[in-house]
Amino acid sequence: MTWDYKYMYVLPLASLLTVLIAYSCIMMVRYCWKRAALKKKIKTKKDECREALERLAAGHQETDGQSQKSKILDLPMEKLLEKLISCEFNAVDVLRAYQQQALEVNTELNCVVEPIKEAEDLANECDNMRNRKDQHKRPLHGLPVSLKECYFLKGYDCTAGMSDYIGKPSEEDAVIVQVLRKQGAIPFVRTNIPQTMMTYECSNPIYGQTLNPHDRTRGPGGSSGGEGCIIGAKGSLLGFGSDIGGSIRIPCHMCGVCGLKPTYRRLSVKGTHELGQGQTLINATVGPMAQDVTSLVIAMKALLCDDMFDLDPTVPPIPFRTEIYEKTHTLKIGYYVFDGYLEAVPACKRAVMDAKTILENQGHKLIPFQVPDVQNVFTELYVRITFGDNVQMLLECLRNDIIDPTISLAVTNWSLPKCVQWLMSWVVSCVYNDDFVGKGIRSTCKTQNVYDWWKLAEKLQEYKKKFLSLWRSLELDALICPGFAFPAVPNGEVFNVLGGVTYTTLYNLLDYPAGTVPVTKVTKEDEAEMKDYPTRTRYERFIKKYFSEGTVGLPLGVQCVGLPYQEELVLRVMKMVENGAPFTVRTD
Ligand SMILES: CCCCCCCCCCCCCCCCCCCCCC(=O)NCCO
Repeated sequence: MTWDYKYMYVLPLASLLTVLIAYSCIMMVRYCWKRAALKKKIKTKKDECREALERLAAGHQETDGQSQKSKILDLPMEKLLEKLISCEFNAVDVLRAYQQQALEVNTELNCVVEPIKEAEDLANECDNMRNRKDQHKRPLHGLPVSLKECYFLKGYDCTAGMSDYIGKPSEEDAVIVQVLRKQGAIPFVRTNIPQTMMTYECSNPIYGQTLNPHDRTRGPGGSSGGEGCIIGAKGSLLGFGSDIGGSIRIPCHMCGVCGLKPTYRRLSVKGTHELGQGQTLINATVGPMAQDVTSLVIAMKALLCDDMFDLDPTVPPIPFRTEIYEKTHTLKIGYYVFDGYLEAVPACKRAVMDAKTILENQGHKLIPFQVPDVQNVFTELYVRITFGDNVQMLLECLRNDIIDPTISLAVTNWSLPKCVQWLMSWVVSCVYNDDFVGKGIRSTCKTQNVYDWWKLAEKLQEYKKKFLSLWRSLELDALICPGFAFPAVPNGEVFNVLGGVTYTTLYNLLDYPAGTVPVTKVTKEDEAEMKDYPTRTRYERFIKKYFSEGTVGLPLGVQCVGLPYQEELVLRVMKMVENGAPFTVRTD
């Protein structure tokens, strides 16, 4: 037999092919195995949370029949606190009433992630204090409060909707939680968030999707969507969220509740889960959310205390300045209904005009205000800074995760090579007839080095200066503007209307305190006016589609804004708007 030279390559080629096939098979098996393990991990976590909720519900069936429940639930927070402090109500009864209510609303709305099991012990401790009468020194004595899942709580996982953080319980409570407890509050439930918390659709693969309490086909907003939902559904009187782009204010606007995003560091941010804490030009803040403005004031007064200043010395020791909140002098307030990028829908514009009338009727002077350069500021500063690591950190956290459909398009885009993203961005700009997403994509791949970063920091300072001198030249005390560009968005559709965020991100970028207060609801007339809403860009077309019908009755808020560290003044303006507003959650 003779060797045929034409076969001399066959053996090595066959071997190479076999190795490649074997390698692919191993990788495939590894991937499937990892995926199955991940699904199991998520399922186990889900089951644990569900079982904890079921145990709580079962416990309530055994101890049911408390007569005071409706009396408790009918009281606004201020009145309930009076009764708790005077011992007319037991902390345990109040806790049980709110646990039951939270469980009840949760069955339909999926706003609660898990109950906090230490709540019962804390309530008992409160009731045992009775004889010592110490409760008078504790402004939140016996008050159940809800917490966004991103707050560290000793012994509990803090995932921000990402499975990588399952099974890594926090070692310590967030400073806010420690102070709340010292002031007598009882954290009783943890609430839902979007995966990564960098969007306002409240959905993630671990805890699922939260619905809007006013319309189950729509979302509550986010990222503090679970908080907005539970407070809007009256399952909690006071809760705490976080905000780097609108995450407190958007759900407040969409769920008809009040919330305050303070100046960065007015409240301690120590002990909250944030992506990219090394990014220090635009910072996430934490803040209270509640059914009325008075509750926000009570919460701020309670938190701005020596305990907070001791536990976190980076918080400026400025207690709540009641004198500013209670002042009655006439204010000069700027207003706008359009920020210069995306037209707010007629209902949201009317909400601002209603608030303007309310304030004018109370003797204040309202003057028009024009936001300088908003779209450029959003793409060239906000996106470039908050995604300044070219989205690396976010992708790293999601590397081994199941991606929620609400953010999958963005994540897929960000996972592509930068040059492809760059090309895509131009295509997207043309297809959308809008530079928002295109420029947004380019902005997430632009920052290359420290020089770029310093330039960005400089530009941010320049914009802050420009905005402040405009404010000063008009001699403004405060500003009012749309709570958002539109009301609650149909489930699963937030990505199509992402552009609305310029209304809220501006005040994170400027680091001005801003609060949202409900003013009115969408009317038939507002909806009819949608016929004239522009349809030039893709966002505008989606907005017209989502808000031309099925929106009547949805809540609408306005944002009230002040200069840095003027939270008390912002709350005063919010309170004045609330006083004159035809719609508040409680009286509705
Ligand atoms: C074919 C389409 C490809 C799509 C590619 C998507 C790229 C996305 C463009 C970039 C835009 C960036 C948008 C940023 C939106 C910010 C939203 C802020 C929501 C609230 C966040 C918040 O406050 N979180 C609280 C954290 O504590």
